[in-house]
Amino acid sequence: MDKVIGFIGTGNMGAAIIKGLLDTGFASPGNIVASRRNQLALDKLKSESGIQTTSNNTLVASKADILFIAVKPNVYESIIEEVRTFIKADAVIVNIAAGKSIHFIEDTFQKPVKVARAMPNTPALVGEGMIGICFNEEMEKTEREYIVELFSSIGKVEVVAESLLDAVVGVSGSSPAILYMIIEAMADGAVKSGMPRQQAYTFAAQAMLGSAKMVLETGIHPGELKDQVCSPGGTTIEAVTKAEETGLRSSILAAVEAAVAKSVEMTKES
Ligand SMILES: NC(=O)C1=CN([C@@H]2O[C@H](COP(=O)(O)OP(=O)(O)OC[C@H]3O[C@@H](n4cnc5c(N)ncnc54)[C@H](O)[C@@H]3O)[C@@H](O)[C@H]2O)C=CC1
Ligand SMILES: O=C(O)[C@@H]1CCC=N1
Repeated sequence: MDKVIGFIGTGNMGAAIIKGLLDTGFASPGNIVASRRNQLALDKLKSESGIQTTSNNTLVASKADILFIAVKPNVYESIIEEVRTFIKADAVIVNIAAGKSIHFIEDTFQKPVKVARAMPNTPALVGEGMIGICFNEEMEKTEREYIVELFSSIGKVEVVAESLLDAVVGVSGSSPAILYMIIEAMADGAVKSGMPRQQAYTFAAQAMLGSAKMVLETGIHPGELKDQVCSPGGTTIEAVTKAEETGLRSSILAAVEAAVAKSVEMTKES
């Protein structure tokens, strides 16, 4: 029998994972049950996706073999307290929150639970997520494999030590926001040169997509790929010079570091 995948919270991230799971065929609508606070949003999700929806979190918890807790970190504790006595004995809890450790989840459930801690990102919506994941000792090998398979249907998955999850927050969890800012800025540059805005987004986003694929598929060092674009005395070296002068690399490095630092701080506070 197919596993029931439950979601408490279907906001940006929960909805992206649900859509990814359905689009890729990993799960069928009948195998997904989800709750959230906003009834109108819940009705819309049900009519668009065909999944089962309810405003009752404990109902989701009691049905789920795999239970995603996809609410903001500040409501994690109260959600766990609400559902802790309702979960199935062998349920796998999937924690996707920034700054919530496996230890925090185990402690809040007040009993042994199977925990997968994952850090996904919103490109999961289009099957291009990047997911860092780790597990607690309670998780059997086959259960770990199932969770990796589940996330693989919505992106690329790497199993990492829990100590690396703060770095994952910075490099792939939060970084799409920075990448969208870069796409916006690149498009602004093209608009300034007369290109219509929508067309500029297409050119900028496809350039980013293609460059990312070059790194992933050729295995060539990013520095060498950059050098291949720079003709001597040409246009690109002018762009590279300006980017260096205006601190592009240090700005992005600092932005990633700031997200990592916030994740560390949130983990300490929980
Ligand atoms: N947005 C992102 O790019 C990423 C978010 N995350 C993590 O995912 C989690 C969710 O983030 P978002 O989806 O961005 O937040 P969001 O605010 O878009 O969604 C939160 C969801 O929780 C629901 N909710 C709130 N209180 C509830 C309650 N008492 N009972 C049932 N549902 C309730 C809301 O109705 C909403 O559907 C966070 O813990 C965040 O750290 C992880 C990776 C990336
Ligand atoms: O901003 C946040 O806290 C979440 C975690 C990673 C991406 N969004």
